[in-house]
Amino acid sequence: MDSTGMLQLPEELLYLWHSHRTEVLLSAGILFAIVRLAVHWRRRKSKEVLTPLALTPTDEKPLAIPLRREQLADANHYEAPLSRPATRPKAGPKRVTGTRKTKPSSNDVLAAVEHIQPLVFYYTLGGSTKTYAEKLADSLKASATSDVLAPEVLDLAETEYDEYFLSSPRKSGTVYFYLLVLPTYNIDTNLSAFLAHLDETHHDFRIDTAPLSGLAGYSVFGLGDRQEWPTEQEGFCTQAVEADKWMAKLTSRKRGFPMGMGDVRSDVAQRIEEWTTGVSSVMSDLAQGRGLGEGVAGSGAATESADEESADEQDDVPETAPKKVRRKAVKRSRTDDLEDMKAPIPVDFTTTSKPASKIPQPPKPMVPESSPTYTSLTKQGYTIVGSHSGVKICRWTKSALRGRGSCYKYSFYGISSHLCMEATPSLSCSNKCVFCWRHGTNPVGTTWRWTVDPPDLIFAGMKEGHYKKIKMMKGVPGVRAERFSEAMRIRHCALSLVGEPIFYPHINELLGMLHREHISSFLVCNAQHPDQLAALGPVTQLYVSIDASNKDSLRRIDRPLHRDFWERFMRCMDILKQKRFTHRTVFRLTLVKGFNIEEEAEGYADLVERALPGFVEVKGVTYCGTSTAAGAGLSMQNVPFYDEVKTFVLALEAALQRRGLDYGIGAEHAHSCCILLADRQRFFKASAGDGVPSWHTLIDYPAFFRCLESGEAFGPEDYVGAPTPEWALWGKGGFDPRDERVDRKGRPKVIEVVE
Ligand SMILES: Cc1cc2nc3c(=O)[nH]c(=O)nc-3n(C[C@H](O)[C@H](O)[C@H](O)COP(=O)(O)O)c2cc1C
Ligand code: SF4
Repeated sequence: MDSTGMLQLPEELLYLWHSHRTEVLLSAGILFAIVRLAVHWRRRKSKEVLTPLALTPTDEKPLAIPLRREQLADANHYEAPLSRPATRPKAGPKRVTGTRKTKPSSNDVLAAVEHIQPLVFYYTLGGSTKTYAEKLADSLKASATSDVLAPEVLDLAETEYDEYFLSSPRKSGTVYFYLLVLPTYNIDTNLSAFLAHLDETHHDFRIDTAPLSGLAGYSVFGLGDRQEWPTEQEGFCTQAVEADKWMAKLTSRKRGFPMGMGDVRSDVAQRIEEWTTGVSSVMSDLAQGRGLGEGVAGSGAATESADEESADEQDDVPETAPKKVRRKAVKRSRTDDLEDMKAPIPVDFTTTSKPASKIPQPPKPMVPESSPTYTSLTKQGYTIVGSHSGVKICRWTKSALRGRGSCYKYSFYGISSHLCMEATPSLSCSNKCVFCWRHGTNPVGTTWRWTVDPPDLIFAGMKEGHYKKIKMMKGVPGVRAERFSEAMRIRHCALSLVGEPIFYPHINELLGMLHREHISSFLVCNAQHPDQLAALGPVTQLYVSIDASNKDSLRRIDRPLHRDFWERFMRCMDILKQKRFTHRTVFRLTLVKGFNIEEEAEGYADLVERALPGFVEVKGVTYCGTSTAAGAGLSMQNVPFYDEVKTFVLALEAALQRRGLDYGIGAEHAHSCCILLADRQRFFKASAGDGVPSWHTLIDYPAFFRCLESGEAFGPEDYVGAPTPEWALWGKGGFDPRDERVDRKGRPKVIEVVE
C-alpha cells in the first residue's frame, strides 16, 4: 500500500462503520449474550454437584451438638427432641414447614409393647428410704409376671439424670414405669440437685415439652416427718410433692397412681403398702392394654377441682317442671305390695280416684338413651343407670380425695366425702322447686308410668358408675394415695342426688342391698308421698325436705304437682313423728331469701312441734344460675349470707324453746352455710370417757349395722356415735383443721373461725 492509500484507510474504515454499524453492534450483542448464558449454565451445574440430592446417602458426619444433651439422639432413646438448624436462619418471616406432630397417647405408646418394666428410683441420706424402696421392689418382684417384669432399683445419687430424666429409655417391646420413693430434706442435698434437674429440663426451651411422655406412667411416694413438719404447708413431704409436679409436666400428666405419703414416725409402712398395691394394679391394667384411665393420657381428664366451678353440693334437689301434668288414675296400690312388685306396674301417688284407662299403655323407659334428658344429664356429669337411676360424684368427694375437706355431713355425722356415693333410683320427681339444680329437661310426674328396673341392676350399675368416676380422679394433681385407695370401698350412700328416691317402687330392697354391704344410707324425700314414707324400711338417716312453713309459701317455692300437696305434706309430718322411734329423722330446711325465711321461724317451729325430728338442718340455698331459677324470679339476691342463716337459726331455737321443745345448736359448717339444731334430750349426753355432757351428733355406723343384723327392733338412740368434734361445734366454723383449705383457684386459704 502506497502513502496515499495509507492516508485513505481511516476514511475507508469510517465509511464502512457508518454503513454497517447496526449489523456489527447487533452481532456483538448476540455474542455477548451467548457467552453470558454459557457461563451461567456452567455455574449452576457446578453448584448442583456440590450439594447432595435429598435422601442421597453421604459420608458426611452430622454436626455435633455442642451442648450437654448429646445423648438425646442416641438410639436408646425416643426421638431427639432437639432440632438445631445447620445454617443461620435468614432474617425475615419465619417459614414453618412439615406436618404437625401429635403427642403419643398412653395407648399409642403401649400399642406394640410386650412388657412393663418398673424402675424404682430412691434417694436416701439416713437409709430409711432405701429400706422402703427395696421392700417395694421385693413386693413387686414377688408379683412379677411376663407382662409386668421384676423392677430394677436405682439410687438417684448414682444415676445419670440425663439417662433417665431427659427422654424415656427405650428397649424393643418394653415400656417403663417410674416409681420414685423420696424423703424430704429442708437442707441442701443431692435431692435438691435432682429436683433442679427436673425443673431445668422442663424449662429448657430446646427440649420437647414432655420428653418423658414415652413412659407408661409414673408415681411418687414421699417419706417425711409429721412431728416436725405436721402439714404440707409446713413442709411435710414437700420434695416428693415437687418431684410429682415436675414428673407430671415432663410426662404430659402420666401420673399412673396418686402420690403416696407416709410419716416415718407412724404410718409409713402401711401407707407404702397401700400405695404398692395401687401401683401394681395400675401396671397390670397397663399391661393388659387398659391404659391409664379414661379420657386422656394419664387419666388427667377428670376436672381439676382447683379449677372447677365452686358449685356447692347438688344433693337433695327435687324435680323441675313438666310441660303438662298427666294424671294416671290407677288405683293406689298398697305400699306393702311394692316390695313384691316384679312387673312394671304404674304406681299412683295421687289421691284422685279416676278410673284407669281402658287401654293400658305399655310402660316406657323414663330416660331412654336417645332422649334429650339423657344427653343433658350425662353432659352434667351424671351416669345414667338402667332406665331411671343415676349416680354422680359430687365436688366434695373430689375435694376430700385431695385432702381439701369434706362436706358438712362429715362435721355433723362423720361421713368422709371420699367414701360417699351420691345416687338416686328415680330421676323423676313430683315437685319443680325454684332452686332445683336441673336444667328443665328432667322427667316429672305424679305417678310412676315407666318401666321399673330391678334393684340389683340399679345397685350394681350405681357402684360401677361411681367407681369409674373415682378411678378417673387418679391422675388428678393432689389426689392422696391413701384416700384414693379408701375411696374404692363405698361406705355411705346419699340417696338424694336428684328426683325422688321413694318414687322407686323397690326402694326398700335397694336399701337392703346397700346395708348388706355395710353401706350406710341417707335418704332425702320431699314430703309428698306419705304412703311410701310410712312403708319405708330401715334407713340410717331419714330426711324430709321442709322448704316452707305454710301452704302458700310451699306452693310458691316447691311448685308441687299434686293438688293436695299440703295435705300430703302434713300427713308426712305425722308419719315422721311416729318414725322418730325407729328412724333418725331430720328436717332439711333450705333458706331462700325473699321466699321462706322472713317471719317464718314461728311456722317452722310449729312443724317441728308436730313431727319432733331428731335434727333440723338449716342451709342457705345455693344459687345454680339456671334459667329455671331465673324464670322463678331467683337470683343471687335470694342467697342468704351466713350471718342471716345464723340469725334465722337463733330465732328458730328461741321459738322452739317458747314451745317447751329442747333443741339446741349442735354443730355448724360455715363453708356450706349450714347449721344443725338437734334434740337435746337425745343427742346431748354424757360422754363415755369423762361423763361431761356434750353434743353427740355423729353416727356409730358399725352399731347401726349390728342393730340391723340383730333382727331386734331398734331406734336412733342405739347408734349414737362419738362426741361432735370440737372444731364442728357452734362458733368453731366446722372445718377439720387436718384438711387443707383452698380457694377457688386451689390456693391455700386462711380459715375464718366464726366466734
Ligand atoms: C435435716 C433433716 C431435714 C428434714 N426435713 C424434712 C422436711 O422438711 N419435711 C419432712 O417431711 N421431713 C423432713 N425430714 C425427715 C426425713 O424426710 C425423714 O426422716 C426421711 O425418712 C429421711 O429419709 P432417709 O433416712 O432415707 O434419708 C428431715 C430430716 C432431716 C434429718
Ligand atoms: S353427703 Fe355425700 S354426696 Fe352429699 S355432698 Fe356430702 S359427700 Fe357429696
